[in-house]
Amino acid sequence: MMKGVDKICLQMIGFAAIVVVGAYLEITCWRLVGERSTQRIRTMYLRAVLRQDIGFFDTKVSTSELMHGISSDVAQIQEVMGEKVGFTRSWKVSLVVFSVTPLMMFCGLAYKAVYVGLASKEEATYRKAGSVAEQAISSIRTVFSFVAEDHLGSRYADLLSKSLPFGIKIGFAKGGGMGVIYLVTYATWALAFWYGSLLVARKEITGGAAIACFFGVNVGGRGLALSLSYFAQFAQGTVAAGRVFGIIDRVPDIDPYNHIGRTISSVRGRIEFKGVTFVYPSRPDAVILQSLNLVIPSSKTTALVGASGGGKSTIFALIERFYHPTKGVITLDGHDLRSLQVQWLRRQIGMVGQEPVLFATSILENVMMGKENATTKEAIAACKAANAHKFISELPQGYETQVGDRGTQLSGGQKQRIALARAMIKDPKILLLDEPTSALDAESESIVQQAIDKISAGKTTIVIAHRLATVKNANTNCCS
Ligand SMILES: Nc1ncnc2c1ncn2[C@@H]1O[C@H](COP(=O)(O)OP(=O)(O)OP(=O)(O)O)[C@@H](O)[C@H]1O
Repeated sequence: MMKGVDKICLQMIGFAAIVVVGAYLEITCWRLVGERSTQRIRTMYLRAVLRQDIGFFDTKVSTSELMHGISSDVAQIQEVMGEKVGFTRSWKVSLVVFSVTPLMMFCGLAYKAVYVGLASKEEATYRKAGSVAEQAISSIRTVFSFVAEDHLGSRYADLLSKSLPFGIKIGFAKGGGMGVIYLVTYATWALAFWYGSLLVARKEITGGAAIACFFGVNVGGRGLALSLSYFAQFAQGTVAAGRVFGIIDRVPDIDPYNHIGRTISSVRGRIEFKGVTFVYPSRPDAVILQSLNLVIPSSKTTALVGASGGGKSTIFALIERFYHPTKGVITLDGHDLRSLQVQWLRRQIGMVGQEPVLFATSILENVMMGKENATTKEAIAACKAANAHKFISELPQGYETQVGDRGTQLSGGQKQRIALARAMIKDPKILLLDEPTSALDAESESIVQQAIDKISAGKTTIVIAHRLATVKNANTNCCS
């Protein structure tokens, strides 16, 4: 007998060695799959977000929800995509083996259903609270100057407290789930003992075979029980994946990735609004433009003047095809904007806003961002055109100077000239200037104005202006 035992023990050691290698390979491979897939999902997600139309950002989601998607949601998908997926295979095999499986399945699915419902509600409240925190942190100067710290702090706490009841319910559900796991485990053992003893009493099997069977059922039962505990994570992963792929699969109305539209080989730059009526998708009741007819002649400067909120910036948004007119047509050189390729159209347009938005990187990179595959030479030429080269060269690190988060390390006039250079680097046919000097003092205003006069020569330029200095240089003035 001892010889037999020795042999079996040696075999077991051999199996153990194989299992170690097998488990190592299995877990490593599944981890790799998880890591690579999440990287791909994150990239797809960001691309999909950047593809969406402005209406989507107005109405459907907030920045913090999108940030949550790319960080936490994808992390949750990764959590269940690794070795736990591998586990489901043996779990499926186990399904066939055990008679109690239907009962376990039912418990597991019921647990999953309860958990998904609660987890998604909890998530939603967390996201709302997170968005308050993010807004507060990203606009910290405004928060401080309005002494709004306490107000925002208590709003965050209020929203967070709404998730508490869901958290408690999830605790109960988890507790219940674990209870079911133990119940199922012990019930399986009892079943194995009872059935094994019955067979031994009937002399159908030997005691040894009954013990072997018991071990089999025990090990398998544990596996199944463990799988039940994974249900919660699978459930969370399913909720997160639903949200992430909802964004990835969304095809926007105005799709920059759609290359079907036409392009014009030589743009003259005449823009015409024919009976354009427009309402923002987020505010369907407020008519912003009503049957607007407007001709912007090519290669000239046109000033748009009017009351605040009159719809001047909206005209720019429509020219850039951030939105489509609700009624009427906008044409470029006689072609309906809707028939043109979105990215091609936007490449023809250089836009500078009231507050220059710079990215937290070097001056050079900020300028080069204006054009795909731009060279350093082109960037310097654009800076010279925008009267920015001199001040950049005088900085200790020149073009490599970091502008800081949102350009905080530069003056308003300097930022605006960099923004002008960024708009100029693609040599646009159309220039849209939304009160580019309104936030500047008199001295910076005159430097930026000189740069604008220089770069707008020969281009279709539309400038939104309040100040006379800007308007008097225009060839055409339109009042709203
Ligand atoms: N994304 C948006 N969603 C909903 N309504 C908007 C949106 N953007 C602007 N509006 C509304 O559209 C109207 C016109 O705004 P717009 O920015 O075009 O005016 P404006 O003439 O450029 O004003 P200002 O001179 O103050 O910059 C305003 O009532 C504004 O509240």
